[in-house]
Amino acid sequence: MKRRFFTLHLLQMDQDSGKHQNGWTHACSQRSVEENLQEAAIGDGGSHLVEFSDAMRAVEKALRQVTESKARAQDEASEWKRKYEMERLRVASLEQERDQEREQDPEPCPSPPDSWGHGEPLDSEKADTENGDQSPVGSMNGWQPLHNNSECCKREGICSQQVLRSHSSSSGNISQVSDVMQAAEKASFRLQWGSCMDKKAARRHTHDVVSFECGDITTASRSNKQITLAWDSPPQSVFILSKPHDPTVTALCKEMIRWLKEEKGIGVYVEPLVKKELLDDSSYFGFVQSCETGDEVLHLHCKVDLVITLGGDGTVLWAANMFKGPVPPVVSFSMGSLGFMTPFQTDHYKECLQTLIKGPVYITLRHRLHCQIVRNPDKVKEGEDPCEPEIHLVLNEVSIDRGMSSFLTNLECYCDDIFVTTVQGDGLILSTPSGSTAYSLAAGGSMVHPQVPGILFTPICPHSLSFRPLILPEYVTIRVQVPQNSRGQAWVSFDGKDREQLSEGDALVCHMSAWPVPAACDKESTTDFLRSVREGLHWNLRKRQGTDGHPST
Ligand SMILES: NC(=O)c1ccc[n+]([C@@H]2O[C@H](COP(=O)([O-])OP(=O)(O)OC[C@H]3O[C@@H](n4cnc5c(N)ncnc54)[C@H](O)[C@@H]3O)[C@@H](O)[C@H]2O)c1
Ligand SMILES: Nc1ncnc2c1ncn2[C@@H]1O[C@H](COP(=O)(O)OP(=O)(O)OP(=O)(O)O)[C@@H](O)[C@H]1O
Repeated sequence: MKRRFFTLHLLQMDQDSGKHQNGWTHACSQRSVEENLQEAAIGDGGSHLVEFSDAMRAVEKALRQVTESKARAQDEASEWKRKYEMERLRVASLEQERDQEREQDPEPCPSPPDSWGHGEPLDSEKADTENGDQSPVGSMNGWQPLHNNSECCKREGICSQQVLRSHSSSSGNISQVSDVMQAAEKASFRLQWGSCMDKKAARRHTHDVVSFECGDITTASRSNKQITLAWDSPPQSVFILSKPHDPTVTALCKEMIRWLKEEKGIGVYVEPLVKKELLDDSSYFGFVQSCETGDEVLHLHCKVDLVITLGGDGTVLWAANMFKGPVPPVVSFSMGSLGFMTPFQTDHYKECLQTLIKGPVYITLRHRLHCQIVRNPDKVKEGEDPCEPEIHLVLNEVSIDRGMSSFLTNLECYCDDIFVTTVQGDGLILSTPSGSTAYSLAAGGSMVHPQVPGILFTPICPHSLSFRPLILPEYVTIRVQVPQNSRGQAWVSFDGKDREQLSEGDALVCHMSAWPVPAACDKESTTDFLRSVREGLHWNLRKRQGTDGHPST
């Protein structure tokens, strides 16, 4: 039998425009027209010929309209495809030009300031800035990859310069010159997909997600596989975050700072209060730097190569919350009670840090949710923006609950503007896979491996027998709205902190952020996750049955 070949067009449709619904609408209209035809043929006998011919004319007109709009949709699709191809060619030729320039220029890559990504912004970036487009999804919040993945440094994977490329924002709160100076001190690294040992596998996973060869669909990678981080140049500075008011943590922090400085020659940043504590203790710590102003915190990712956390999961959340954009690799030492996200043990911290500084190391890209509160447009003053300026990037979850109110919360939920359901209960948790073992788990949600791309939709004590938790794909935008006629108010909290009230008509909008937390693994992502599940949560611990006649163990 002759094989049939086919083409699938994958188009990135604008979710807001609803263009992706065209195909469905046409299919429905065509189906209803066919059904009308059948009904007309069966229902009408010979006595209503005039009515029947009118109906046929209407049907014919509807069919024509369907055909026309189908053609329009096909045109639109080809136009998108053409634009995509043109853009791809344009980027490829730009890359080629840059490669030629690099070949002519004997400077090794990276060479500050340009190869650190702080040179002239790309044309598209200029346009974004001029248009005032600060969207982290569309324009990546002013951050753009510098190179094509496979081309950068002529190696596979993603290198840090792709992640750390900034340009002066239109709000003017980023100083381009100081960025260049700071970034020039930073160590460069690469992320590779696949095992450190298996170079072929690493290369395979950098290719397209889906390929269509001879009509056969194959997937190269369905989610992020093992990711390794390899330093191109050794790390120069670390930022140590420690759980406050804990003498054991403070003691280890001091010891670690000394070791990093004296044995490794690595610079150290701490939070202002910790610096004060250190200086109160000894003037030796005068070399330790801290980020005093909001602007310094904003630029921290440009200065530090590694983030070290000393505490429990709360300290990891605290650290993640400090980075509102790219996050440097995070190394978490367990000094808390549970330590789900803290795989490293403090008793051999020197060996751990030595291995990490040398690399390569496995990392888990822990995705974060980008959350924003949108106030009821009817209640904001004319000319004011209903979107609150503060963006929250949560590593665990955003939860909306009934606070002190004794009424059930009523929350209307939409996924990409499609109505999902109304939550009636204590509230709702929108969790990342990393947060699936925290609050969401306590509310009955499933545990999800942190590398699985998705958003967990977990109700809190729903007053319904059938409201099971959902897991939605990572690309959706979720809107949770307090209805206008809600009896009570709702409270939203971000990783268990920063509680804010939502009144009638207010909404919370979230989607996956472009800035994950790259968390260093002790062994590798899956081993670490399963160990935490077993040892941290005692998952499925049960006394084993004995064989017949023998006692159980
Ligand atoms: N009913 C609940 O289980 C419940 C209620 C409120 C908040 N929380 C969680 O607490 C988090 C805030 O943590 P905190 O340390 O600042 O507050 P906290 O000091 O109250 O600690 C909460 C506990 O949750 C654990 N935890 C945090 N993140 C986790 C994760 N990703 N996987 C497994 N366990 C995790 C911590 O180890 C800690 O034992 C929130 O993000 C939320 O997930 C849970
Ligand atoms: N650097 C910091 N500054 C201020 N608060 C912090 C800092 N690090 C952690 N915290 C807060 O301190 C609290 C306790 O921290 P953490 O969760 O790390 O310790 P723990 O409760 O002993 O451990 P676990 O979470 O494993 O039970 C958390 O609420 C966290 O937000």
